[in-house]
Amino acid sequence: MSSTPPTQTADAESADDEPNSALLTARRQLERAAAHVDVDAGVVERLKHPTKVQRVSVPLERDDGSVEVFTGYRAQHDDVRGPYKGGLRYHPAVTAEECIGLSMWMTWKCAVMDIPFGGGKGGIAVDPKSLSEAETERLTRRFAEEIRDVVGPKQDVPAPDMGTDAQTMAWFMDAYSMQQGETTPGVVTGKPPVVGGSYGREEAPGRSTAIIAREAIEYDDRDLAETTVAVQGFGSVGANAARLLDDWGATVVAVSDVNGAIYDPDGLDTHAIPTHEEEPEAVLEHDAPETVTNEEILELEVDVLIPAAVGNVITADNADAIEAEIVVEGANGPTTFAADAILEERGVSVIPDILANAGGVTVSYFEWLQDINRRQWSLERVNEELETKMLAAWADVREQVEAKDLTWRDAAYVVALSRIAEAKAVRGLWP
Ligand SMILES: NC(=O)C1=CN([C@@H]2O[C@H](COP(=O)(O)OP(=O)(O)OC[C@H]3O[C@@H](n4cnc5c(N)ncnc54)[C@H](OP(=O)(O)O)[C@@H]3O)[C@@H](O)[C@H]2O)C=CC1
Ligand SMILES: O=C(O)CCC(=O)C(=O)O
Repeated sequence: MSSTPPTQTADAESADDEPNSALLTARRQLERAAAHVDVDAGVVERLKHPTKVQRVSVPLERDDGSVEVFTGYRAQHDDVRGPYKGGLRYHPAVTAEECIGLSMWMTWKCAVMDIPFGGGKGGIAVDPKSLSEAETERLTRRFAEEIRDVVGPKQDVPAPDMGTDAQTMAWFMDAYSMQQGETTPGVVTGKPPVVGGSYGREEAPGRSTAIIAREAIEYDDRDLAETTVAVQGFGSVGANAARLLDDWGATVVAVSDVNGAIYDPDGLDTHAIPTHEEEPEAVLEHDAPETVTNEEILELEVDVLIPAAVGNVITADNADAIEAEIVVEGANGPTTFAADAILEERGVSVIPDILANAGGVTVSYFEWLQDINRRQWSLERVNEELETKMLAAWADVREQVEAKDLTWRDAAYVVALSRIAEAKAVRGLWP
């Protein structure tokens, strides 16, 4: 079943000074950035809306024999540059509107990285921690069956996001392949390497966040060895970013999971703290001089803040209290539109999600190439090519920052929008 996007958003947008849904934030960011690009107003209008949103019921037989029905979504925003691409999120707060906003960010992210994909995002409104492994497998297989008509290696290629992982992708790929009658590894990325996954995909969004943080620190004429960092969220993105920055000489003073943060002004041993994958909700069990809340970690006196958990954590209410001079967005949409303006006014550099965490989708692209060619790249090659792509994207965005005196977010949007508008013009797609 295909559903139209929610219509209440326009009213909510005008009534709300601080939009805090991914969709409203994404639309406002687009409007603001479009003023700096020579792009047809009709194209901008079109880009405020998704091409299609799939809403499906996903029945699950629980281990006790009872049946529960969950709701799943797949939002497809724009595919002018290639198949829709983006993660699947399992989280209780997943909605159609959130998936649309996140799919818009995927369109820009793929364009900033100059990889041949458009933007998609989906998920199921479910608390993954409330499911047994067998239940998660059954739910994932049924979801794959429900959305199989709209996904495929040339159509729409899902990947992991919050609450999903390589195993989820393996089940999804298997369910799709069984119905397809042939093994189709390219239908999803982020799989285990043994079934066509790419080495380095799991660490990639954290790796790119660390690479971009390193570049931003250098751009600010700072020494990484004298830089303090706080990271909210210790999962796929946060833990990998924290560990790499720690390895490269930065002092990671605080990290958090859903229950709160640990803080050591002398620096934490990030490799000794269990990640979400190694053991969820275990950060506070690690010995550290102080614990602080997930709100307080954002306001610590550090040089670099990396929000790498959920969205909308930096808002008009706390933007004035952010002490960091550089914010690198590991999560998608951690900064609201109003908070962005306050941080800009205060001279805080906010390096946007669509650049910083784009290593995930970039290595997903490498994985898709490997699947099509039935080849496997070494971890060294993946990391080298990722480094090259990240530095190229960083340089493209930096050029716009310097040429037009833009914020990092506006500059990243300018790079993305220019590429998307050019593709639309050349293809003759209207709008
Ligand atoms: N995975 C990917 O490929 C990519 C993910 N992202 C984005 O990065 C962000 C994190 O995703 P990912 O690392 O995959 O997720 P994971 O599920 O791997 O980890 C999430 C982490 O955040 C913690 N957390 C959950 N809720 C909260 C909360 N309300 N406050 C503070 N911490 C919280 C979790 O704690 P606990 O362990 O206790 O559950 C866990 O440590 C999301 O915004 C996602 O969209 C962006 C690009 C790629
Ligand atoms: O790897 C991908 O395709 C997408 C990852 C993702 O969902 C994201 O970057 O937000």
